[in-house]
Amino acid sequence: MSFKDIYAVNRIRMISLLVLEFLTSGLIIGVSYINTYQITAIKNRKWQQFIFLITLSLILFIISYASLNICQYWIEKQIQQYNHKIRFKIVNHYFYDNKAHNAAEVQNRLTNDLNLIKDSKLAVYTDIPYYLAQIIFASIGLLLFHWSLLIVVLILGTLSFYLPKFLRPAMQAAALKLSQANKQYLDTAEKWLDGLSVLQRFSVGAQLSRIMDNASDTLESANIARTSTMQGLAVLNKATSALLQFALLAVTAVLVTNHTVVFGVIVTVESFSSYINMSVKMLATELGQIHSVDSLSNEVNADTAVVEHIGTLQSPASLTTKNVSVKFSNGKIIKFPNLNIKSGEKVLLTGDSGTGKTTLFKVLLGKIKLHTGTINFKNKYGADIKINKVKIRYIPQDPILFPDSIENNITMFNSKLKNKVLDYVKDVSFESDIRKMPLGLKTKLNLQKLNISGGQRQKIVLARACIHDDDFILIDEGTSAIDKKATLDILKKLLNSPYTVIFIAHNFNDEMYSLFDREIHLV
Ligand SMILES: Nc1ncnc2c1ncn2[C@@H]1O[C@H](COP(=O)(O)OP(=O)(O)OP(=O)(O)O)[C@@H](O)[C@H]1O
Repeated sequence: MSFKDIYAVNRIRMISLLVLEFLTSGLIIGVSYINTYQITAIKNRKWQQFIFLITLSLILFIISYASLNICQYWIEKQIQQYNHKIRFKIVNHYFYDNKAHNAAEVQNRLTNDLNLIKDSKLAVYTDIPYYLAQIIFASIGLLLFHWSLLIVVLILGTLSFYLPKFLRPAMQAAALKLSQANKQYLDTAEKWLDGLSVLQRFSVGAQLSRIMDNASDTLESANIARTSTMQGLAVLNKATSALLQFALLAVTAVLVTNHTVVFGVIVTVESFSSYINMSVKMLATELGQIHSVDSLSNEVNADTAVVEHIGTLQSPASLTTKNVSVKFSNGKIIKFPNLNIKSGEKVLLTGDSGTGKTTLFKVLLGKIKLHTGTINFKNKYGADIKINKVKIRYIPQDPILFPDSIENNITMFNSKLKNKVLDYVKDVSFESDIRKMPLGLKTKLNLQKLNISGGQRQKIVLARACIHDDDFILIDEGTSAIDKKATLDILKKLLNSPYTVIFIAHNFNDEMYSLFDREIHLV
């Protein structure tokens, strides 16, 4: 996220923007320069010259005002187009990097972090030629009046430019802290506000307020800490600029008294000095601001990196594991028995709550790293498949659906599967439910209002898993919300297929048990 990147979005627009900023700034200084002779014309009572100069100033002022607005519009357009590309890259990166990302982390990256970088860095780049031009043109103006004025400006200007560098590390740390606090706040909000209706039902508003209050406190402190570091920088800048202004006026007073410069210079030097002052101050502050988000920009850059494509994924048919165990960050270790699941086998995985059934699925899906042991997958022809190329259909305990039609939720937007949807809807005993919906398969799911039941949700993801025709399916309590009769019908269809199936279930009756080839019981 550097100048080069934002420049590359539209080179011609960016060059025009920088040139226009530079020239506009020069124009503003030109108006001030004309002021010198306006004041002198008043003193010498040359009214015609005064009217000519004031009209000229007015026209130049209107032109500069218009071009500043054009610059503002262009930079916003450039940044928005750039952010659009960055968001696309970040989403792609998170999609392909095969790591677990929580929603708050992704939201924070896509909104707060990009806004912070926009305000502190991207929107600031084009100010640099503007302020540089003010320093250059105002310095030339001062030099045209008298060299001593320029010397005063150079000495104090250099001082006010270098002083803020001392505060740079503190500003960087404050920006990173703010991003982390934002992330934590969004995370807490997502986890607690998701269950708002439950909290309301149990009347635990005070608990919610306390938790949100704590999270908000951290965010507030991070914001205040960043603002106070910025204020420190501003105070330092103000002190140096006051010194510059005082020294300039003192020297001008001496020059006017000695008749070395015309009378009008006393007014112009004041505005030149404040232009230089403000420009040096703004340059120093903005350069500090640009660097304050360096670490954050590096993090965002890393999240935009193109993830190497791992090639075509393959569906395994059989699997063996040896001495597999996992270790959680809290030190807890779970050891699993050795597995040998044959192609087409239908296995029921049981065990008391907390024995590690879901964890075993996560291990097979590559979502949790192995602490010890090996896993070996083979395709239906008996050839090994590398672990990072394995494609397993997985139905988690909580069905994941998208705010789109039932049909698209089943086909997962693969239009080639559309004509098969009805067959699979029948297989999972979903046909009669669909018939009752006025829009049938085209019914849009409303995830907030939950316009379908828990059992219907499970039927959709079951149909999704089967229609995609993979050889290996893991189902984690995938029929827990479906009535017994429909569950039995679904199991009969599913367990009569050629797929290899591992099914976690509690409370299956004997008839259901008997449909499986065998049971693996975790202890
Ligand atoms: N990220 C984690 N950090 C620490 N412990 C964890 C983590 N994830 C799971 N565990 C622990 O691992 C154990 C196994 O959890 P798992 O969800 O696999 O159980 P399960 O057999 O599927 O239970 P259930 O039948 O209730 O769904 C539990 O004791 C759980 O607390």
